[in-house]
Amino acid sequence: MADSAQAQKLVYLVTGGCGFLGEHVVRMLLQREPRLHEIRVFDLHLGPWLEDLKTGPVQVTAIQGDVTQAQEVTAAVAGAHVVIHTAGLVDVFGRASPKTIHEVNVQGTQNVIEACVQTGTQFLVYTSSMEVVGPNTKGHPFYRGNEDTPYEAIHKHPYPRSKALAERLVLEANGRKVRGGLPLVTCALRPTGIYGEGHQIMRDFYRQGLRLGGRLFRAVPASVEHGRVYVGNVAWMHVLVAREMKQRAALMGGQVYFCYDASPYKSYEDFNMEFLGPCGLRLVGTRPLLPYWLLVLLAALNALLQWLLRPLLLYAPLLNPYTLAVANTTFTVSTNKAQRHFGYEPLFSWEDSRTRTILWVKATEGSAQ
Ligand SMILES: NC(=O)C1=CN([C@@H]2O[C@H](COP(=O)(O)OP(=O)(O)OC[C@H]3O[C@@H](n4cnc5c(N)ncnc54)[C@H](O)[C@@H]3O)[C@@H](O)[C@H]2O)C=CC1
Ligand SMILES: CC(C)CCC[C@@H](C)[C@H]1CC[C@H]2[C@@H]3[C@H](O)CC4=CC(=O)CC[C@]4(C)[C@H]3CC[C@]12C
Repeated sequence: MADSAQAQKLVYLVTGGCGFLGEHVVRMLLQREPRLHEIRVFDLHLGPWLEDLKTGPVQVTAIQGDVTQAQEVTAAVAGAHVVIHTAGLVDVFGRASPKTIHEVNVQGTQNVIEACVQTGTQFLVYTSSMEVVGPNTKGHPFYRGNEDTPYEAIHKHPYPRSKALAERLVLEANGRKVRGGLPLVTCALRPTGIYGEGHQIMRDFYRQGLRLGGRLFRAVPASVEHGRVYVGNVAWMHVLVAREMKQRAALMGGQVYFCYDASPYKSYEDFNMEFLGPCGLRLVGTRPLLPYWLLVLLAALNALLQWLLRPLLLYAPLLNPYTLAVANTTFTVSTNKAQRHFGYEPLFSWEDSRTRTILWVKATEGSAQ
């Protein structure tokens, strides 16, 4: 859709642009994409912070909309050069029904693809997830794997299943002719567990630690490594892919890339302590305080309670059989595919990522010190 005269004045659409990752993508585009003319921020719930962005040189268009509504998506996509599709229902706790997760994550993605085809938008970047690969519920470790590492992916849970289906739709759409006859170019980015400013689960752990008198109790063995990546670097990868995929369509089209940076390999809890420790919390125990069989039992009990209470109230604790399995299975990536294909280098060092996250945690509400 963009001819060479227009190429210097780009219109981007970010779906889910008011979410944790989406907000970082929007801000990163404004800082690091000099050819940006307009950025459309499409979300079910618009954030008030968007107003502050409207005073700058780039036109910021806020669109309150729902990806499950095809007409709303098509109207938002029309005239955009690039779509960065981060919108999704991130739920591994049973808050939403499997049907709703499917509608938002799979049908919503199909709507985005069809909108690109109908309106002539040629470039689509999809935020997938490491969960498309694993960890699987059999507990098989994925140790420093890359995009080509064989692994038995099992998608029984609605969230990873929906992400896997959506990713497949995006990759299969690569090469489809969009309005005007040009081929659609698609890529999928697979972040591991994202952390950084705005990370709701980190905030929840912090608050829980404060309630427990500045302590958290170890539940996962320190030897289980869990892949994590800083939100600023994930956002930067999205911006770079979107920028480079036009020049390198033959190489990048239809490809998947894990999101990675220099964040250390640690267990989920030990990694969180990199931020929560300096905010005054302490992780009690060098080994899990409760035996694994008891955690399995508690997780199953939580699942049963969720099912029994569903007609009355929503009971959705962090611990359930799925989250226990994910947290207890090593899943780490080690790859340089993004560097080889489009020159990605993390924008934020581990020290920067850590400092920024600590400052954010401290600012969320007074530190425990
Ligand atoms: N948080 C994480 O650790 C990881 C997240 N991801 C993926 O990254 C993407 C963003 O995730 P987060 O920022 O963490 O989640 P988030 O929940 O903070 O952001 C998702 C955004 O999508 C919007 N949204 C949800 N349903 C919508 C609908 N029907 N129509 C329009 N907008 C809708 C929400 O309002 C929200 O602003 C998701 O696709 C998720 O699957 C992938 C790997 C790890
Ligand atoms: C008390 C329990 C034993 C520990 C609970 C921790 C869990 C809540 C989290 C452990 C691993 C997280 C997931 C992982 O980082 C991969 C993810 C990728 C996504 O695409 C979405 C989020 C998540 C599923 C993430 C969710 C929280 C954990 C299960």
